[in-house]
Amino acid sequence: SAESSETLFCPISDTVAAEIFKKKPRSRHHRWRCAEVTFTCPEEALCQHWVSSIREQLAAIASRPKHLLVYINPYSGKRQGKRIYERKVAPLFAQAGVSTHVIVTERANYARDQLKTGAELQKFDGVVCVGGDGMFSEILHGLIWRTQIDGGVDPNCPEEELIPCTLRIGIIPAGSTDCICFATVGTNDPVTSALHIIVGDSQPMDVCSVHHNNTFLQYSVSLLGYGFYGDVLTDSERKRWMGPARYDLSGVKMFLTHHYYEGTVSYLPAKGIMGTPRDAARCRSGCVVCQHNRQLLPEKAERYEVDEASESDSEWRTLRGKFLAINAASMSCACPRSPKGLSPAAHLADGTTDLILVRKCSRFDFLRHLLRHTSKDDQFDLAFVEVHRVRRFCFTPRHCQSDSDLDLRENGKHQIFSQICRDHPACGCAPAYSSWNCDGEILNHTAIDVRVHCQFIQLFARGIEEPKVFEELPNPCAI
Ligand SMILES: CCCCCCCCCCCCC/C=C/[C@@H](O)[C@H](COP(=O)(O)O)NC(=O)CCCCCCCCCCCCCCC
Ligand SMILES: Nc1ncnc2c1ncn2[C@@H]1O[C@H](COP(=O)(O)OP(=O)(O)O)[C@@H](O)[C@H]1O
Ligand SMILES: [Ca+2]
Repeated sequence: SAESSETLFCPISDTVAAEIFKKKPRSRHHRWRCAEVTFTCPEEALCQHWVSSIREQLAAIASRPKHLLVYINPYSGKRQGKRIYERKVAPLFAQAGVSTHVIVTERANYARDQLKTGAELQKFDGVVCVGGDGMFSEILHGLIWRTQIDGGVDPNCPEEELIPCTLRIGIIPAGSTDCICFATVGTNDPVTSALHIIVGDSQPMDVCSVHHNNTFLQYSVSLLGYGFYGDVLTDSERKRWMGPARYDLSGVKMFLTHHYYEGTVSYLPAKGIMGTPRDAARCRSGCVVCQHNRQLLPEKAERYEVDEASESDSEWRTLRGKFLAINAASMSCACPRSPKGLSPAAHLADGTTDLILVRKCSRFDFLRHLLRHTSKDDQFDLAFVEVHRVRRFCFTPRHCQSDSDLDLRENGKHQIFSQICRDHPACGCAPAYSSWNCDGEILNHTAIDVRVHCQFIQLFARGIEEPKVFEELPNPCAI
């Protein structure tokens, strides 16, 4: 017969798929799936015309990536990264006509080092990371470093204005927490993330730079945590063989250990912005709070620097005390363990971070605080918890007297001593220091200075979408 048909690639959401196929909508929000829609027409020539013009239209969408550099960490999470990529993601990229250069990492920091110096980045439209938050952190550091070097900026100098990265980063979740993926997409699902990459979504994101004594240490996009989350991470690194469950075991252990740490936190409140950490509203796709607060930043400072004038000494506030946890959440940090996250009202791209201080309290009260991360109750509505939306903060542990003291601690006796105390809480002497958990990496300094760089990077994501009701469904062909 002259009748002809061709299958076209069309990513759609679960709800839209349900509408097309008249299936019951699935309860798993935010997951996207591929659907095939077959059009038939009486003439083969007309069919070919349809196909070629649709392909032309798709190719003309500049935001869709055509060449991607893919890094796979084969040891992330349950060690399924390679399998997940080959089975679920690569066939979609092939179907959508996206070409890839795939690299399986051979050691820690392999991807970071290659991006810093080796990789020919100009031929790619984005970098995809298959792994967890630690793997994302490698890609982030490699790309930011490379952008500064290519632009003639010294990435080590804290006073230099950094150049924002233009290459987008895609995350295929295959790690243990995958909080950056969950908080930007709403689910940890490799197929959904692959489809967001294919359709060329963009989500700007804040990045914190962490310095110690004017020396650059690390960047962070999700959690910077001292005390509880630092100790959980340190303890869990020794249990990496357990996979993602290591965090639960170390979480229970550190909860029972109940260490508190003395120190001073100074912070620069974010003034004149829209939104507070106690808002009921959430950062969602096309967030107006992020757009508004971005526009507040002075023009001279471009996208990434805060007005130096607003950083006058009088604006800084200082708090001293004994803390179970000091957490800075630059985004909600939502993840399957806590679907609303450490700071449910934090924004992905508003140029601020939520500084959460949990002061010394009883185990029972700390458990109440932790449990509220998993329920509707407000985890900040407790007398020993405070939260501030800030642009910059510094932390100094109480016992940190000098650099030489710190170096001794980090290299020598103190570290061994504090390790013994960590391992034998029964000896009764609590360690004076915790470590910073920086997006799942342990920082090797405790006294730090943190600044937020507004909308410094772009992800292949669109933020979490509000669940759509059927009346509001868009025309599936227009997606
Ligand atoms: C009692 C239940 C309490 C649940 C509290 C859950 C709060 C979870 C907030 C998690 C924020 C995660 C922020 C992201 C961190 C990641 O960058 C980072 C690296 O991820 P990667 O391995 O994929 O590379 N991940 C982490 O640092 C893991 C943090 C996980 C913390 C789990 C804490 C579990 C606490 C359990 C306490 C149980 C007390 C029970 C007492 C009987
Ligand atoms: N080939 C490799 N071998 C060992 N470690 C690696 C390799 N590639 C990356 N890493 C490191 O593994 C660590 C954990 O990676 P990540 O993807 O975050 O997994 P997880 O979510 O399970 O922690 C990161 O610090 C990363 O630098
Ligand atoms: Ca933010």
